[in-house]
Amino acid sequence: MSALRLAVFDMDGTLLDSLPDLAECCCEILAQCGLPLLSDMQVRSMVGNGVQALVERAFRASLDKKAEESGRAQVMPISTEEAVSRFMAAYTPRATRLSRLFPGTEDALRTLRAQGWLLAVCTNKPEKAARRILSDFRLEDLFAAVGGGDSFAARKPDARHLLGTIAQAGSAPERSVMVGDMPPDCLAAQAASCPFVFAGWGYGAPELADKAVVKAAAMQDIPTLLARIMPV
Ligand SMILES: O=C(O)COP(=O)(O)O
Ligand SMILES: [Mg+2]
Repeated sequence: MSALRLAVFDMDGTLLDSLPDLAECCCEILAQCGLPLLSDMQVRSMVGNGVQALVERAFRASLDKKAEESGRAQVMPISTEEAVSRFMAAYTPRATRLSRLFPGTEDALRTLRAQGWLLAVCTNKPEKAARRILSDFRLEDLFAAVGGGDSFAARKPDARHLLGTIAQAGSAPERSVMVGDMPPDCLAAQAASCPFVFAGWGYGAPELADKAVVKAAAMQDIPTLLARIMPV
């Protein structure tokens, strides 16, 4: 018998509109260092490659802003390691304070389960933070696997992250579909030979739709689209 169909979801920008909490925590760390703050819109395109990339991009943008204002070159005031650790200390306990599931998410997930799909999360966010978020929204029981950015030897765009998540969920790549909003999601799906569905409501550039088997306009459309891509 072939494996059950598996719908794998990215988290930030796909299941969860996490930008307000991510941006607030970035600003908190920048403020501690006396650096200019960034708007949610500036932080938006920095999300998707994991915490370290987010923190590095936020500091780079803020340091550039200060250099422009002061006319003097600026250097990183703390180590990247320290910045990441401060970010996680601020973010983990309050990751769902302002963040919300995108409209229709819970219904779409329950519909997929009722139609026999297994569900998994494959996020570059640390696994502990991802699990805490799912539990805060009472969604954890719906997922057969949660693959975080620190769960495997590599993370998206590396296929091993997605393949490890699929194996943990008890499915197979040829029975799996990846839904995500950013290039690392698309690249991991391609490398794992899984169809990629572009979450058009997320933080990614619209052109990413060209690399997807389909662009979904809203979470409500996901059950129908996935059934079309992978009939029973
Ligand atoms: O970049 C992150 O930390 C998480 O992003 P993702 O959930 O979109 O993979
Ligand atoms: Mg994302």
